[in-house]
Amino acid sequence: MISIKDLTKVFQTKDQEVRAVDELNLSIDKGEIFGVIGYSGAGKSTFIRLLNRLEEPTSGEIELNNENLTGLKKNELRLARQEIGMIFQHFNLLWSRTVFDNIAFPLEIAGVSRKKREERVNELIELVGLSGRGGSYPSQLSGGQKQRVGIARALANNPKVLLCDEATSALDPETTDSILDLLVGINEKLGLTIVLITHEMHVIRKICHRVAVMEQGKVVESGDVLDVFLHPKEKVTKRFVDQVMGDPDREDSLNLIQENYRSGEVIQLHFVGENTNQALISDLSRKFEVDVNILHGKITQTQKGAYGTMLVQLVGDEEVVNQSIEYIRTTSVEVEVSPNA
Ligand SMILES: Nc1ncnc2c1ncn2[C@@H]1O[C@H](COP(=O)(O)OP(=O)(O)OP(=O)(O)O)[C@@H](O)[C@H]1O
Repeated sequence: MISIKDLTKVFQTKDQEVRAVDELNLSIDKGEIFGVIGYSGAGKSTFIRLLNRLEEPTSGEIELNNENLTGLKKNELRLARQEIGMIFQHFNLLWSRTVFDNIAFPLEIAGVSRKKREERVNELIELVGLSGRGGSYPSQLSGGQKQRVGIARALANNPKVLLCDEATSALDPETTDSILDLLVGINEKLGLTIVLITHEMHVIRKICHRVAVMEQGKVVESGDVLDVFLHPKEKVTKRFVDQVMGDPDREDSLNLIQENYRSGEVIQLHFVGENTNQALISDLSRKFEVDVNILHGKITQTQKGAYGTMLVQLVGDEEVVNQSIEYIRTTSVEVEVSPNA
């Protein structure tokens, strides 16, 4: 649906040239929630602003539904932009307009009649959970409510794609979750493609189907969210996965375990899907003469299912313990013997 080829943006400042986005290639499917994560300065904001040409690319191409956005002239671009809604970290609402009039604004620009506008705005107010607040001004709303107005406004012209520029970064964790739930609901209900940028792996974990990791203007790693959680390749990706999966108690637990559980073998299991792990553990004790002691574990939910790690002690005859480890290697659960803290 969105195909990005060799997209490059070079900023020329007085004393240097900054390649904010550097020959970036990506393809984003219809109906998916695609996350781009990176640290400050990685080029995320520039990238997302290039997608609707708020920023002009230096070179490269962006195709939306086989239409080359980079080749469009100003008047053609105005129409194409109606296919692309955008929400912002600081909401960018018009402070002198009510909720209703903020949402109506893009419809006014598109020349929609007053009656149709009213119908559409009321529908959107309900969709984003702001019934009864149409007459309020932005200053009378909480951050989460302001972002709901932003979302309603972005959806007014029925876009095919919603771009989210750090849309929850200014919100507290609970409000963040409620806005992320709203985005998932909209994605499912309207089949809307969502592209978001963030520096928080929690956001990726909670709602994205696929993720790309950006560093120095380039995509250094990308894939299904679960795969990236399970097999992060790049150092930067591992640091992001640790934001969610990092376990401050793990080192202490592992040291204690290694001191206190000297018999048998301590192993770490990495698994996808909550039941996979339970099934494996009962399978092991049925098939082999080993005791399986669960010592420490962490499980997290992603949009594509659960992912977890668990420290387990296998006690029994050395040969049987080794056989059971070999058995685990034949399953979908990954095993690490004598894991490091
Ligand atoms: N208008 C501009 N002029 C010059 N350099 C710019 C401009 N906009 C961005 N840059 C530079 O491009 C690089 C990428 O910036 P960008 O804002 O896209 O990164 P980011 O990943 O979104 O980071 P942040 O989350 O901090 O905004 C940075 O080095 C930044 O200084």
